[in-house]
Amino acid sequence: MIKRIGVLTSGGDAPGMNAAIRAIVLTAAVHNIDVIGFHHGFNGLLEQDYQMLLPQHVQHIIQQGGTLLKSARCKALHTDNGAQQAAAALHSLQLDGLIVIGGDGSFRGTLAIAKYYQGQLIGVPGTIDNDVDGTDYTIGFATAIDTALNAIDKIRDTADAFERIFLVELMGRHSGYITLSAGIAAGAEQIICPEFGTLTEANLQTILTPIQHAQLLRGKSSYIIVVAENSYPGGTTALADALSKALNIECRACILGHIQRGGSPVGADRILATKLGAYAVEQMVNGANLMMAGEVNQQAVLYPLAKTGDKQKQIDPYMVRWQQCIASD
Ligand SMILES: Nc1ncnc2c1ncn2[C@@H]1O[C@H](COP(=O)(O)OP(=O)(O)O)[C@@H](O)[C@H]1O
Ligand SMILES: O=P(O)(O)OC[C@H]1O[C@](O)(COP(=O)(O)O)[C@@H](O)[C@@H]1O
Repeated sequence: MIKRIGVLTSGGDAPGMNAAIRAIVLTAAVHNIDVIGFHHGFNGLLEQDYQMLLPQHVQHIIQQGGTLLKSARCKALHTDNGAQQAAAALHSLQLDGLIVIGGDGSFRGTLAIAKYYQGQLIGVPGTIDNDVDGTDYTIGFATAIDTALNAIDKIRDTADAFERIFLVELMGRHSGYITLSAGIAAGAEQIICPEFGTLTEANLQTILTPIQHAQLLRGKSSYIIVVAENSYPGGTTALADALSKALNIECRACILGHIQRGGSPVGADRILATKLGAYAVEQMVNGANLMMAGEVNQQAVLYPLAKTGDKQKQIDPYMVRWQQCIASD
């Protein structure tokens, strides 16, 4: 019988985390479950920094970006001592379970706590990177794509006006999901992401050839290359400099950065967050433990937390082929 649970948001914040918190609190209320919200990710758990979350606290937050509980990374949890301390806090607050909204890193942290905690642990996937196995989409990804698109469309206007080459850097530490999706939707001429192989000065020609080909075909015109972060030694500005030198044309870099994490969640993220937040509570009531509440083919599903970071999720190979064979001309 579950009477009291905790919730926290951890890792990179993502639009829709508030919608997930709201769904968790509202669903828990129906089951007469009290909810405690920990502040600043796992840090709030270690420091016992928390607040009671009642339905009135989550009113009108569905449309808000960020997270009302704040998010953070927590170094201490990487130690065994930190995991023990987190489990002890959950026991001392008499929590029957904890719901962690975050990415695969946060789920690894959750599993570390599981070694010392007797209650139930459930994950809800929230990260703009969409790099979590076991769910088609993570909360925040759809909004991040729209935010990136909005910016790239504006860059296209100025790139067209000056007939310039622009490199737009998008987020995604280990995954090209944001870059491939936003690049396709923006009609970018080239897309560079980790899944396409390592790019260095030595194989720069792979980028130069399609640019030179396009120049022959269309003459001087705007050309947008969407680049995932960490794709080139020295970063996207260094890549723009290298291209400028090789082509003898000024290439401009635009680093979109954290703007991709902010803003009001789009409808798809609000719906996904509401569904997964509610499902997480219901499945916890049904006895689920060490599982992530994900969505596959529009169906809410449980997936083992231990497998969420296996990096089996591939970016769409069909769109990769299409981009590489057709769109770059
Ligand atoms: N291997 C691990 N062991 C214990 N805790 C971890 C581990 N990996 C990540 N965490 C915890 O989860 C937090 C968030 O992880 P991170 O990878 O930064 O973000 P995300 O959850 O979005 O992938 C980390 O700051 C840390 O507290
Ligand atoms: O905000 P920080 O600490 O600079 O982290 C930036 C990273 O966080 C993200 O925005 C989200 O990553 P996580 O969800 O895995 O934390 C990445 O795309 C980016 O590389």
